[in-house]
Amino acid sequence: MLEIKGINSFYGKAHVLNDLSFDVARGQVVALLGRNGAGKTTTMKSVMQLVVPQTGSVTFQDIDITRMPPHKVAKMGLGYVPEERRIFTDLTVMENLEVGRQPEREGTVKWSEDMLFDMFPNLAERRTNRGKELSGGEQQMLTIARTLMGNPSLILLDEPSEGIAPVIVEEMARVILRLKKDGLTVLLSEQNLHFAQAVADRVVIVESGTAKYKGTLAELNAQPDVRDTYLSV
Ligand SMILES: Nc1ncnc2c1ncn2[C@@H]1O[C@H](COP(=O)(O)OP(=O)(O)OP(=O)(O)O)[C@@H](O)[C@H]1O
Repeated sequence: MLEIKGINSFYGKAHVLNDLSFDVARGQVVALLGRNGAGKTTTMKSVMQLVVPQTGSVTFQDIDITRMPPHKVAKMGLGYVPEERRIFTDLTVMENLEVGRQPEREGTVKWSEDMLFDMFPNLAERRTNRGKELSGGEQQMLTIARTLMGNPSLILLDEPSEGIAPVIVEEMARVILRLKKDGLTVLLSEQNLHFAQAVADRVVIVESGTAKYKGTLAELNAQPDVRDTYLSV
């Protein structure tokens, strides 16, 4: 569904992604793992064309999206949830969801507020509260819910478990598994191997902007040396 082939991305002269390649198959949850600064966020931004790769290509549903403007990439069905939460703090939960609404897309789940409130019961209870009245975890959930209002077929989640309470981390894992069940494809980035183990089908370990390891979680678990080399466990 998503193919990243040999991309090289830069910030000015800093060469951050180095011939990075990996695929995400439809319906899978793929976790990008790697230490701080490995290049996970830059990979997500390069998929969305917020950082434009200088060479290499990004293909989504057999269409080359490299150098496409980011708003067009989003319209093709890629929903991006950045690490920093992006909600409108002065708008209510309902209003935040309304802002994310996009037309229905063929072959993807059409999300309604009711479906989202069923998935995020905490938000249901707080539907008339303003964004700034929510906890960090609730704001994170609202960012995801608002992205789902755009009816994406693939969702990119940058460090969804970062900075939220352990009980909300469990909730987040449940949400990701539910999205997978509903047919969404998920690419997430994580430093937390335990979280990835709870949700991912496959992992791609990124180090210095290169994919050093690709495989299933079972394969990774059978190779503790790989884990120890590239991840802080
Ligand atoms: N806007 C920027 N300008 C210059 N360098 C940047 C910029 N953003 C990131 N970098 C550098 O690019 C490298 C990769 O950063 P990136 O944020 O993609 O890593 P990451 O794996 O997502 O790590 P983190 O967990 O810290 O988000 C790092 O060395 C970082 O310092």
